[in-house]
Amino acid sequence: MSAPTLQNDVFLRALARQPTEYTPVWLMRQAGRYLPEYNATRARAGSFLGLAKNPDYATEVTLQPLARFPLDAAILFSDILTIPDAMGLGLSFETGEGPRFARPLRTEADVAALTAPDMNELRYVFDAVTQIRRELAGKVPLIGFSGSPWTLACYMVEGAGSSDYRTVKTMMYQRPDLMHRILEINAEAVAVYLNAQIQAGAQVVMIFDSWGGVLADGLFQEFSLAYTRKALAKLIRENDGRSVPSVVFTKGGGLWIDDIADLGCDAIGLDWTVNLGKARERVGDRVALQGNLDPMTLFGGEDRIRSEVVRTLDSFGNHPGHVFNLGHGISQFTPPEAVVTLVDAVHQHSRGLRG
Ligand SMILES: Cc1c2[nH]c(c1CCC(=O)O)Cc1[nH]c(c(CCC(=O)O)c1C)Cc1[nH]c(c(CCC(=O)O)c1C)Cc1[nH]c(c(C)c1CCC(=O)O)C2
Repeated sequence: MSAPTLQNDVFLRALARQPTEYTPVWLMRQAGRYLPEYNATRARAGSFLGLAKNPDYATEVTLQPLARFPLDAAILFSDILTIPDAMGLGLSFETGEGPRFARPLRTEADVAALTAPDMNELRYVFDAVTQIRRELAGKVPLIGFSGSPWTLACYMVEGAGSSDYRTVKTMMYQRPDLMHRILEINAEAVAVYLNAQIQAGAQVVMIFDSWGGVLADGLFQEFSLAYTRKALAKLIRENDGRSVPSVVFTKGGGLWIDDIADLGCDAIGLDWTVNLGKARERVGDRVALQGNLDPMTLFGGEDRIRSEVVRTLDSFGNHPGHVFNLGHGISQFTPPEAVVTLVDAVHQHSRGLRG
């Protein structure tokens, strides 16, 4: 089956650092609890995992934000923790508590027993990608994603979110050999997983290194960056006659953008602590930049949202290679009207900049 023509390729052209008539925009966690229709589908599915593991529901919620807002990309509805779940760690989400693993990796024996996941266990993800592509019918490109090897390891060792990363850092400092083994397996799993998403129809892939920024300089390069590089090196670069760009988002990674730009990715996702203009000067034309409005700006009211969008766009300047996004996921308490304002302001002001 040949895919329908892409009607809006502004996002792909911005990632390729080609000129665009306006700055494309999508939002991390654009499908989620701030949308009443998401909460309604989630209630029908019974739970977050019930939603994510059912391709019909995953397709429905992926498309929900696109029905409301003129976004320039869709992102697969899933979670980064599908990989460790498929490795047998036993993922659950307690209401209001975030993710939890029944069998975290704590001992040498746990780590020795760890193996790459069987991709058949993740078929629901690839089925969702194929179904979303079909229902998008070329409206906008679809982003597939994975956690970074390090960020996945944080959850696999901690067994849940953490405020200080004490358990995972204890293993890293005391038994770096165990940590390297986990990361090696994760890097391979991330590559195979993303390649299967690409083959199922993902047109862009993004790696979320959400907890890279908790590492010390030097250890970030050794325990996070090196394994993201290994995963990226194994990715399929072209599918269906088009190149498949990759985006690496390291929360708190602003001080390492030179290292990240040399990874071999096409774009870097930035949080709101970074000045986009200065970042662009540092990376030159090695990569595009994606970001980086503080998600809490969306609580500032219409005028403030517009002025912060203008400030962000102006800081990047009128150059190719910017994809507008938040600096992290949208808050579940965000009023949807704030997103209407945001998307309109990005499109309107960036068109003006081109003129
Ligand atoms: C660290 C991380 C996770 N998941 C993810 C990351 C990396 C990005 C980041 O740094 O935020 C990635 C993710 N999770 C989800 C998406 C969907 C795609 C999108 O719209 O961007 C993506 C890209 C859905 C989700 N993943 C989750 C939800 C909320 C679940 C619900 O409906 O109850 C959604 C919409 C659950 C989840 N999943 C995770 C946590 C910590 C939680 C609980 C968060 C919370 O309670 O706010 C792990």
